[in-house]
Amino acid sequence: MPKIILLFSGKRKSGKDFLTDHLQKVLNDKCEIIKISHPIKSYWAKENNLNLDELLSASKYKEQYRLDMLKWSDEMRGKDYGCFCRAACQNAADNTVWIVSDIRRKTDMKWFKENYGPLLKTIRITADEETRKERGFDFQAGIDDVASECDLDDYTDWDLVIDNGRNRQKLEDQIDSILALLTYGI
Ligand SMILES: Nc1ncnc2c1ncn2[C@@H]1O[C@H](COP(=O)(O)OP(=O)(O)O)[C@@H](O)[C@H]1O
Ligand SMILES: C[C@@](O)(CCOP(=O)(O)OP(=O)(O)O)CC(=O)O
Repeated sequence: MPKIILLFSGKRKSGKDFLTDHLQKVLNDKCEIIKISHPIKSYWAKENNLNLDELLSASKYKEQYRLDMLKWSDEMRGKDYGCFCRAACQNAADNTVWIVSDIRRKTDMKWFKENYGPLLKTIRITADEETRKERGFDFQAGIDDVASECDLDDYTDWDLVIDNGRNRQKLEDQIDSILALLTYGI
C-alpha cells in the first residue's frame, strides 16, 4: 500500500504536470508519479506506431491524437470504469507517496475512493483561460466540452485548490501548500 495518495485534477494547460513534476523533485524517492493516461498512451503508441515520449510530453504531438485516445478510452471505461486507474497503479511502489497527476472523471474519484479511501487527498489546479491559452490551450469541441475535461467541474470537496494562473503564488508556496497535506511522516 502507498503511504498517502495525492489526486490532482485540472483542465489542460492548468499545470498538472508542471506542479506534480516539481513536487516530485522535492519529495525525491519518497514519491512516485502515476498517470492514468499512461496506459492509454502506451496502448495507443504501440497500436499506431507512435512516439510514446512525445505523447507523454506537453507537445503539440499529443494533441493530434487526443480525440482518438479519448474516444477509445471512454469505450474501455464503459466496460470497466477502473481499468486505466488499476493499470496505472499496478506497478507503483509500496510505502511511498503516490502522486496521481491526472484524475478527470467522477469514476476516477470513485475508483480511488473504493480502493484507497482513507489514504486520499484531492487537489484541484485552476488557471484562467488566458493563461492556459498562453500555454497552448485552444478550445476544441469534443474535447473541452466533454467528460474528459469537465466531469469534475462540479466537484467541490477538494482538500486543496491551487490557483496556477495569472494570480498564482510563488512556486515554493504552491508546493508548500501541497506538502501541508502530507500529515504522515514521510
Ligand atoms: N506555474 C507555471 N510557471 C511557468 N510555466 C508553467 C506553470 N504552470 C505550467 N506551466 C507551463 O505550461 C505548460 C502546460 O503545463 P502542463 O503542466 O503541461 O499542463 P497540464 O498537465 O495541466 O496540461 C507547460 O509548458 C508548463 O511548463
Ligand atoms: C486521452 C487522455 O488520457 C489524454 C490525456 O493526456 P494528458 O493527461 O497528457 O493531458 P493534459 O495534461 O490535460 O494536457 C484524456 C482522457 O480523457 O483520458
